Amino acid sequence: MRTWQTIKEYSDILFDFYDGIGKITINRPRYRNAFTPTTVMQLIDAFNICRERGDIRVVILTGAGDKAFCSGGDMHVKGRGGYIDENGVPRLNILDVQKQIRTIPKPVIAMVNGYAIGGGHVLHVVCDLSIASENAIFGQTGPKVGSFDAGFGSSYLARVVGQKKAREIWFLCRQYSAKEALDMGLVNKVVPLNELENETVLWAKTMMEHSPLALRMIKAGLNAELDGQTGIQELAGDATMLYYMTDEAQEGGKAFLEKRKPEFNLKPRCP
Ligand SMILES: CC(C)(COP(=O)(O)OP(=O)(O)OC[C@H]1O[C@@H](n2cnc3c(N)ncnc32)[C@H](O)[C@@H]1OP(=O)(O)O)[C@@H](O)C(=O)NCCC(=O)NCCSC(=O)c1cc(O)c2ccccc2c1O
Repeated sequence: MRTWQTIKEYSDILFDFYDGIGKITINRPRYRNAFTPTTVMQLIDAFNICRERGDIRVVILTGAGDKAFCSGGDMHVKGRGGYIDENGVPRLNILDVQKQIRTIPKPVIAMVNGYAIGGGHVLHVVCDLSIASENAIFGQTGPKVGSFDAGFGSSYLARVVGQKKAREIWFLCRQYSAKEALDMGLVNKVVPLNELENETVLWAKTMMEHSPLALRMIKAGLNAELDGQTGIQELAGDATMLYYMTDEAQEGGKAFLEKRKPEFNLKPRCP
């Protein structure tokens, strides 16, 4: 049994730390962990903290209770133009969380402890890895309830399960068991519910034994292949970060400040 320490308190999510892992839990079990714009604002804040904190090496995203990971947008606040926030503004700000999950330079594991439905299903899809409990159920509902996610929720899903299966998932709005999800490559592993956190932490710990920079570059490279200019920007930004760590890059800035010609003929130079 591990003791999680609270990083920050919110109304709609829990945010905890244990041994290099940041755990973000959507905490609205009464509504199968559906998210409102407020929930999403809090998720954005927590993911920002995960990005900034060097002692957080892996992020786990999950839902409270034993029934749902997340059931998507809260239908009670669905209005014209989006989900209505406390000031009456319609928002689809979960799209920002999807981008955060893809661009945070650390592995994000979806710990799927029940229903992953609608926008909640998309959340697990965009995570780097998904570990599911045996009671987990997966599916999209959009065309049944007046919604759709034609972004990562469709295109990246198709990269994961293939075009035919992605179209089946969206067009028919069926629900799939954890076993079916495993068989179609939608999740990485299925375990009994009471083993879910142990297994997820084990995967996190295994990754934490490996080079963080190597994992960061792999994630950026895998994203870049799919994300067009935005993905290339992420990968290129990482390349710049590494370049700034070299004597060659340091010499450029130093020479400018010292008002002299830079000496770029430095060793070693790889073929
Ligand atoms: C998730 C379920 C399959 C669970 O079924 P179950 O039988 O276990 O439980 P109940 O149906 O009885 O639910 C218990 C309780 O929770 C309430 N609830 C469940 N889900 C939601 C929800 N999403 N919003 C609000 N409330 C919810 C339910 O009403 C019950 O309350 P009672 O008062 O009756 O006790 C099943 O609940 C289910 O199918 N839920 C709906 C799933 C759904 O359609 N979600 C929305 C999809 S659209 C979406 O998520 C979405 C959001 C975005 O922000 C987008 C942004 C940009 C593009 C696309 C977006 C998008 O598609």
